[in-house]
Amino acid sequence: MPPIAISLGDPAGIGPEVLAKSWDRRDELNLSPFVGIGDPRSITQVWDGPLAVVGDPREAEATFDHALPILAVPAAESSVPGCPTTAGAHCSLDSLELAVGLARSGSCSAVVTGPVSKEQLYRIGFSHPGQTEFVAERCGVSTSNVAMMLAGPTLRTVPVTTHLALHDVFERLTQGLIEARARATLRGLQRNFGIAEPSLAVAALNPHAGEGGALGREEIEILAPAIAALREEGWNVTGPHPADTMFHAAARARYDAALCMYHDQALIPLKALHFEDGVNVTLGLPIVRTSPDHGTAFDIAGEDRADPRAMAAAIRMASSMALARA
Ligand SMILES: NC(=O)C1=CN([C@@H]2O[C@H](COP(=O)(O)OP(=O)(O)OC[C@H]3O[C@@H](n4cnc5c(N)ncnc54)[C@H](O)[C@@H]3O)[C@@H](O)[C@H]2O)C=CC1
Ligand SMILES: NCC(=O)COP(=O)(O)O
Repeated sequence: MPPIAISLGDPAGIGPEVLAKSWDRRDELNLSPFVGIGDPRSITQVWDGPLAVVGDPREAEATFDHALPILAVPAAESSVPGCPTTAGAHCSLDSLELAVGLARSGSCSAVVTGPVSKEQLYRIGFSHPGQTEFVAERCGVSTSNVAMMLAGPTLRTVPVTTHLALHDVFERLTQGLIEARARATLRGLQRNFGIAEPSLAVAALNPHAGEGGALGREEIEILAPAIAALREEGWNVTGPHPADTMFHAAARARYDAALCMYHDQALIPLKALHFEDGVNVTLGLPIVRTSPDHGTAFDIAGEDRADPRAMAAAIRMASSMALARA
């Protein structure tokens, strides 16, 4: 299997450090060969291990045992850990673009994306809400037909709406979008997680699932019809469930994934339970794409405090999904 392409993310964030630490612990963490894509200087600033700049992913496998292979995407100027710049944002975007291209061409078996700063990307004109939508577009898939799943050992969640202001959620939330995300999630559970008959629990938008319409009508007018349509197609879908009682241990045992209505509804429970090893995986793509659940952590970049376990979990998940597709 070709190596996994790992874009470093923002060079001033902790992406380079968690990548290097994952390579350091590659045997202990059971990681298959990977190649970093980004500015080599962002790694040497925070790590003094052996680095091998390669010209092609094929060289990475031979190098991997004794040095961390990297395909160089130099930033216009060297970054300082913890100090994001527009040059760094351009570098993170170019690295992402190259990593996706390598996976699409088959030169790499999967993409793991390091954390980018959306704020910095938006500043340089990035018009996608996040990397999920960018990768979907590069793969020719409608952004409605992919699902951003956050996966940990005891919980998987999917937000229907992703990166947008909370006050825009109500307008964006439609029966069609809920159904599309649900289908992408259910098919992804079958294809990528080997669950033949997946069960999906749909979270309500309003407190107490709207109290029969007194606290909001979305459950009656949008969610219930979406759930009914999905059940008619034969899917095991339940809800809308009051979101506050969906995530305790006994409730989590009743479903394979929770479909949530907005970003924080999905990510708060996941990060509360599994911040250390949570993986963000995009379902519905022709390629495999995963990412650690955390962000750039500019506040600790360059301090040797970044925990590589979520990156390692993202690499392991990408590798097992790519192997299943090979
Ligand atoms: N996959 C991606 O590209 C993601 C990118 N982001 C971006 O990251 C930026 C910062 O977002 P925040 O909300 O501050 O989240 P964050 O995850 O970067 O940081 C939150 C807190 O967790 C700590 N932390 C994060 N990862 C850690 C690790 N591996 N080891 C030890 N401590 C860790 C940080 O030091 C900070 O105190 C934003 O611009 C956002 O767009 C956020 C989430 C995912
Ligand atoms: N909060 C999740 C996140 O920011 C990751 O999004 P994406 O860049 O992978 O779309």
